[in-house]
Amino acid sequence: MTDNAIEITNLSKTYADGKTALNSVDLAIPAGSIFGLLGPNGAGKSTMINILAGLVNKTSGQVRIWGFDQDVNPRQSRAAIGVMPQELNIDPFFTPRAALDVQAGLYGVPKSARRTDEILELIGLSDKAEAYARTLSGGMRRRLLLGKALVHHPQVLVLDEPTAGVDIELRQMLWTNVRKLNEQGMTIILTTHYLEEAEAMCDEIAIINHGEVVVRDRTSALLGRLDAKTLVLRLENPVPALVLPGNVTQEQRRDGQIALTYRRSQVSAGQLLAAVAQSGGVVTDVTSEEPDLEDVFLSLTSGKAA
Ligand SMILES: Nc1ncnc2c1ncn2[C@@H]1O[C@H](COP(=O)(O)OP(=O)(O)OP(=O)(O)O)[C@@H](O)[C@H]1O
Repeated sequence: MTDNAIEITNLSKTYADGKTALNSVDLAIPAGSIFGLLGPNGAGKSTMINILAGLVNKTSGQVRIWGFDQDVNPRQSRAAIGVMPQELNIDPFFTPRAALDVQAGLYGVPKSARRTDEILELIGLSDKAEAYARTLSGGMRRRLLLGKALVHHPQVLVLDEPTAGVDIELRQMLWTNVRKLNEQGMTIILTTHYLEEAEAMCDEIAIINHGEVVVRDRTSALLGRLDAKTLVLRLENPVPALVLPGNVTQEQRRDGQIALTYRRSQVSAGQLLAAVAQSGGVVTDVTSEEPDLEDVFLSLTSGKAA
């Protein structure tokens, strides 16, 4: 067991055309976590995943997977990681059972150590084990890709946009599987464009922009970084002019409620409610809205103030 499943040090990648996709990236991913890799299109996520998977050669830097340096122990570091890719690259003439067996063979898993039936069960394809892949639905193919990433029992599983364009049922199934694998001790790294998904699934998140890690933190701490907060009030009677402390913005919602957005560092919810009462407002209901990951993401990748 190692503390960090992945240790990336000073990692850079410049493609042959001169495009720098990663610029001196340092990133440690704790063993046992579900770790989110987020960033706008072209940020460098796929490049990083492809380097981890051994599909793209880095220009410089060091990558350790499960304690194995990619350059010193290429075989062990490759054996420690499984990648579920974005594209549905499945041989149409193989059955799911054959596809899993071939993949296990590629990784040198001896027949006695293969868990083909267990994996088929996990991905819900036991009853399709002998069907030609070309007869499988898109969702089934995607599940087969997850199965293929698991044949060599990797300690680290990378999911590259696993739920892009899939229906809710498949998404739920994928997440149930991912949680189950994580509970069994597998470290999960996932890229997603669905920030809600990252917020719900990931313990920690790194946001990449222009080939650099702009932030890396626990998901809860990232959300806590944002100072803005909103109180939504329902008042017994309309109040013509609320007198509020400076810097509080007021918005009339369509349902008659009033949203007050304030900075936690400047004013408290109690002070705000007291100011409403002093202005003659009788509050009948109050809820609060927290900033979400999308706010954090936008503030870090577009330079917009949080
Ligand atoms: N094979 C390549 N040759 C040249 N440039 C490339 C190559 N692959 C990626 N790039 C460039 O490197 C940068 C990072 O791309 P990458 O695919 O890693 O980003 P990404 O964060 O995965 O984006 P997306 O979310 O769109 O998949 C982009 O500017 C891209 O155009």
